[in-house]
Amino acid sequence: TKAHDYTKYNSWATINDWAVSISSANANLISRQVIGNTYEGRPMHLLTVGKKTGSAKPAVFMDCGFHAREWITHAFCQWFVNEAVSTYGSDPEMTNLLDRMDFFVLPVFNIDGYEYTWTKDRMWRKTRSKNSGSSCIGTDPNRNFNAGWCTTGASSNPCSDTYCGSSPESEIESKNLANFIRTNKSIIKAYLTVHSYSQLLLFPYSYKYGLAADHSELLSVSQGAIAALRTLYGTRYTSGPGATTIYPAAGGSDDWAYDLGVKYSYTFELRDEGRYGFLLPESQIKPTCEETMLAVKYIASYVLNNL
Ligand SMILES: NCCCCC[C@@H](C[SeH])C(=O)O
Ligand SMILES: [Zn+2]
Ligand SMILES: [Zn+2]
Repeated sequence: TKAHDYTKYNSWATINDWAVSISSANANLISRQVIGNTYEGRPMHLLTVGKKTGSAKPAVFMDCGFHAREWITHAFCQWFVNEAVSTYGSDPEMTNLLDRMDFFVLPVFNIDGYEYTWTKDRMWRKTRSKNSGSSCIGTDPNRNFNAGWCTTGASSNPCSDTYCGSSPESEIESKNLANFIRTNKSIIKAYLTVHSYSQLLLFPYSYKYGLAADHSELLSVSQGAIAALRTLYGTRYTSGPGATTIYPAAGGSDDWAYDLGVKYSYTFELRDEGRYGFLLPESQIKPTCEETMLAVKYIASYVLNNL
């Protein structure tokens, strides 16, 4: 497999090897577990990043690669893990975060779809599961969670790119993630799901126009996060509830996590605003990841200070 490079888009085989090597090279800060397999049988590796204290710490759960074509997101999760272990001990904020919290990082949620974008169709979005009664493949995993499931901004047509699936958590990938979060919900204080593109920081709800109970707090934290992001290169983000800030969309993992009780639940839409879209050039991986680090650290620090 090709050598891993944080400033390039890496294939799943390379990411998989990277996960093994970075966790064994930083055994004091990273542990690795499989939370289940994908439809095509690939193991979903979850990295737990944080100082090992032997006791459960409050945690942030972050996933990347929900949608296969959103390659900058896979790159960000890899960047985050490396930045965390590389700046532990030197960056006071990151050191504090890793001493007192854990980050559950799922670098690639939709592995089957990601592989498919490398081999067959760069613009693929969905999972790669077979839909009974249809020749069309895949479900949109971000319409597949039990949160207003399939009521708005989703399609019940298996051939649609926003197909909600045959039922909530019909996708094994969704089931694996939901099971992990349900099992660990007492320690998971924040859920971050990283998508692209549009430069947005979204929070519940997307399945209805009604404001979340924690709307004002979620809004103010998001405003602080995008202000922090903007300090590096001036990149402008917009934040707000999904339904009014992007579009109504039911079945999202963020809405589901929020209704489960994970208060700080956010969806990132990374660079850009459409010039390159999903085909963001590799030259933008570093700046995109560096600025996004600031937003993620802002949110995590806020959560830690408001436990
Ligand atoms: N839970 C819905 C959050 C808003 C929509 C996010 C975008 C990411 Se590509 C989508 O899933 O269409
Ligand atoms: Zn997406
Ligand atoms: Zn998107």
